[in-house]
Amino acid sequence: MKKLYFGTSVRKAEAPLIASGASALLMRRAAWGLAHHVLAYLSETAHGAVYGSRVVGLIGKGKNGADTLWALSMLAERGVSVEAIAVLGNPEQNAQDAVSAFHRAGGRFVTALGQRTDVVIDGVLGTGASGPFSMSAVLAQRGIDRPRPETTVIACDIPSGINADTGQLDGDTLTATATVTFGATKTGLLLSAGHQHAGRVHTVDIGLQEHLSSQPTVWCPDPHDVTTCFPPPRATDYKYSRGVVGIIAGSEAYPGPSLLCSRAVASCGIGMVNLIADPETVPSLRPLVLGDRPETVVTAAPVPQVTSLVIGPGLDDTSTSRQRLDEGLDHAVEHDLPVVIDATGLDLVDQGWLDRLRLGGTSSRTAPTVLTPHLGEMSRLSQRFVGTEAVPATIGGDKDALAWATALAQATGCYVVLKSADTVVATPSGQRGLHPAQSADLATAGTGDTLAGLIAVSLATAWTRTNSPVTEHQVLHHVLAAIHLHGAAAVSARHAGPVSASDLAPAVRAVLASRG
Ligand SMILES: NC(=O)C1=CN([C@@H]2O[C@H](COP(=O)(O)OP(=O)(O)OC[C@H]3O[C@@H](n4cnc5c(N)ncnc54)[C@H](O)[C@@H]3O)[C@@H](O)[C@H]2O)[C@@H](O)CC1
Ligand SMILES: Nc1ncnc2c1ncn2[C@@H]1O[C@H](COP(=O)(O)OP(=O)(O)O)[C@@H](O)[C@H]1O
Repeated sequence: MKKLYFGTSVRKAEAPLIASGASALLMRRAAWGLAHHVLAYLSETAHGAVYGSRVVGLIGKGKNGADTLWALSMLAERGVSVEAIAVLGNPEQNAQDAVSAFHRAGGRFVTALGQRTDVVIDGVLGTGASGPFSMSAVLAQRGIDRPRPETTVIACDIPSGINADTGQLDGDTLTATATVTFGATKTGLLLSAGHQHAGRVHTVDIGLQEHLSSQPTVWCPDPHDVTTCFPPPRATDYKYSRGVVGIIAGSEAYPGPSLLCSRAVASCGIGMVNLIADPETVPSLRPLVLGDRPETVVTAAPVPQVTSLVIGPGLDDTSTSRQRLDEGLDHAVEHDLPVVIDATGLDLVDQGWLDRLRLGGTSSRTAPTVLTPHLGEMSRLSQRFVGTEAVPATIGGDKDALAWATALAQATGCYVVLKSADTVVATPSGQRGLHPAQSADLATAGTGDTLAGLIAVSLATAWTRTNSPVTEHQVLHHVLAAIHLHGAAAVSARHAGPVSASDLAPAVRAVLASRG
């Protein structure tokens, strides 16, 4: 997993260095990192001709603008023709050293972008941005055209106006081809509008590591985590040592999720899939799932070897569904097993259950309970268990997703996976993870049922393979790996055309096959 830091954490880490007079050094390192990446993009975009290419910086009134001016000076030394446009404030007043260096290097301030610009550097606002910001309005006020769509835009540290903690943007900004960020990768570059506008993110080390170590981290999965958390079988494995996932999903009203969830679990190479569906009360599930996967073990109650459970996809609001949920949760609590609660299960679970399910709750539970709400379910859960107002359930809404998930995780003592285009995870003690959107193809019915199954498999693997107690951080790791696998499966399935939830299970196999 990669470590991400909030923008405010990076600023806190810089503070003692600035106080000790190292500000100029940090700025030079940042500027050199920016110049280095601009040169690399110029070699690609300006037909390999760095000498004589043209780079224009949009300069704001803070250190972000100063970084950009220093970077332009360094580019000028490499034969790049550099110009700057003061779009906010007066850099002569706020960044005299940088302006002098820029002039010495042959740079000049101009008032228009000009006809041929190879790269535009967005140095208007960095981590100091707060409140509303409109790049269109700021440019229009000075009669400056927006860069043409084909122009390479490189953001200095973060696209202007983006909140470096939350990724939120109150207004509009330029969409960068790439962002060169300093000191650490900021959460705001991988969340919400920040993720949509940052382009490719390059992180430049400016010597903050030691100072960052005391700051809170947000973890982000990468492909290697899938390899670790979804390992191939060991030579000595047998079916029960690989894990058994119990599934309580589907109903007479919505039978499909039992199949989607079973397929997802089976596609990971688990030891056994146990669909818990009494033929007396939910007669259609058994033939549906066995017709598709005859190896599924369908029973009225969980088999004793169950290692983790997924409860909720496709349940309806009948007493049968409630009873199935109660029996499944009872089993999870009694045997201290990981349980993933999804979809209707989230609406059926009540405070009494949470008291038993929370880590260290009335049942002295040690195994994780993972709640996997989408935004609408999250809004309802927050009203019931955190006491917040109803929140508009829109993707890209103005809610701080990490803070929202953290509040619910702390109130419930459960792990929370808040699903939208980006997915964020919070643990009961406040550890956090985020997975930036990989593929909008997941925005289709039934993909959440698949994800719930993948998380249950990942937790079953942690439970069967780890001899010592599984830590909260390991649970976070396994949950994030499952989310990454889900996104990678959507990307893989896309190669064959538009994706439906049924396409994900074969794609999960393809992704795992490609990882060896
Ligand atoms: N602190 C340091 O030593 C270092 C800082 N670095 C650079 O410094 C940047 C942060 O610099 P600053 O703290 O000066 O902040 P910014 O350069 O982001 O700008 C802050 C200025 O913009 C104004 N402003 C904020 N939000 C606005 C809005 N919505 N509309 C209009 N004006 C707005 C503020 O009033 C302030 O004057 C980083 O992003 C990075 O580029 C790097 O050089 C690394 C070292
Ligand atoms: N635009 C998007 N980009 C990437 N992932 C998305 C997008 N929209 C939805 N998703 C993902 O698709 C899944 C949808 O889950 P959910 O809403 O529970 O679906 P369902 O209940 O129909 O199974 C989640 O994992 C979510 O993160």
